[in-house]
Amino acid sequence: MTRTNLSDFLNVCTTKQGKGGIDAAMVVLIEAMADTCRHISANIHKGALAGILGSAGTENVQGETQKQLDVIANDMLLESLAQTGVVAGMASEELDDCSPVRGCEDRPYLVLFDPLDGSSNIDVNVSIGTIFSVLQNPENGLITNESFLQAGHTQVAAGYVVYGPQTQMVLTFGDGVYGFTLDREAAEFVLTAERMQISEDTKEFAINMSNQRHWYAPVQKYIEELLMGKTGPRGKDFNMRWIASMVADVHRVLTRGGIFMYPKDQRDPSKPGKLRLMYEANPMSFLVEQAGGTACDAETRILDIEPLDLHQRCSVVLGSANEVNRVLSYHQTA
Ligand SMILES: O=P(O)(O)OC[C@H]1O[C@](O)(COP(=O)(O)O)[C@@H](O)[C@@H]1O
Ligand SMILES: [Mg+2]
Ligand SMILES: [Mg+2]
Repeated sequence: MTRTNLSDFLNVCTTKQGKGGIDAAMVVLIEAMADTCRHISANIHKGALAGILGSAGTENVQGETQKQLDVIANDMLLESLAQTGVVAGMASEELDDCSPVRGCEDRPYLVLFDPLDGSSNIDVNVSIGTIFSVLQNPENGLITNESFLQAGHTQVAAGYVVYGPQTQMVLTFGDGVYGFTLDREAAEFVLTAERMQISEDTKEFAINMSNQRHWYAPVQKYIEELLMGKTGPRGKDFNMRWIASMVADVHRVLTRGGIFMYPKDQRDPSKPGKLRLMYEANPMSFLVEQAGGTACDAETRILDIEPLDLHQRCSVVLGSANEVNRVLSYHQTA
């Protein structure tokens, strides 16, 4: 079997015209992202031995307590991407405002990231990840928060790295989804999954059931029907999984199908869901659509949402198309 590493794959992408084609600057960006995530993975792997577990004793802009690893991963990504020579600015879950690379406003790309997704799982040694989204720099002068407020369908690349039993990077440039597994000894990511596909149908769902009493009626109805199994209106039994790291839950959906939901609920009407549009929902939706799945906020396609704020939240329903469309239809007829 011939071995294709990430660099080989990226080189092939530079020869493609149009869909899925990338330029030399994108190669540099993705190589830097992969290399930094490899180092983040090495830190995670050491855990308590590296003294990186536990709280950092600070809060981010969303009022969430930051873990040490949230801060470490964020700093590593900020530093390495600024040094690429191709990134004009970055925005992160862990920063109130964007971080422009001073004096480099004419560089071609902007990157948004969730440096450490699934923070509540760090200290209990359960899969976590890094999510990223790459946008074209509008190149109209200074880099401000507004420069990043582009709808998800304009993304030129998106991906995540899952730090699980294996460390894997999953990537799209708009022409299919590719998965790479980290070979620690060789210090490189190797292509292990080509054109990942999400089945149209599934018997597996992911939702945090502890929020059930807060859900709106269409979500109540949908989940109730799944729980009724073979003897209910769906006529089949469904299984449930909830890892509480979006990266790990979406990785499962990309690998063996399923539906993932974090719907808005009645707790705080000012918060339309828990997950963040720009660095969680958008990149994951790009990947899911590229793998033949569907991603919506229960009313509209996530990639068509016009963002108003860097840290805006949204409902997320994504995965196997027939299930996501059913959830959409229950909202339309409500
Ligand atoms: O603890 P809950 O409410 O089930 O939420 C889990 C969700 O929150 C998140 O952890 C949010 O991500 P962060 O850890 O980056 O804040 C998602 O990854 C996950 O799907
Ligand atoms: Mg997250
Ligand atoms: Mg995070």
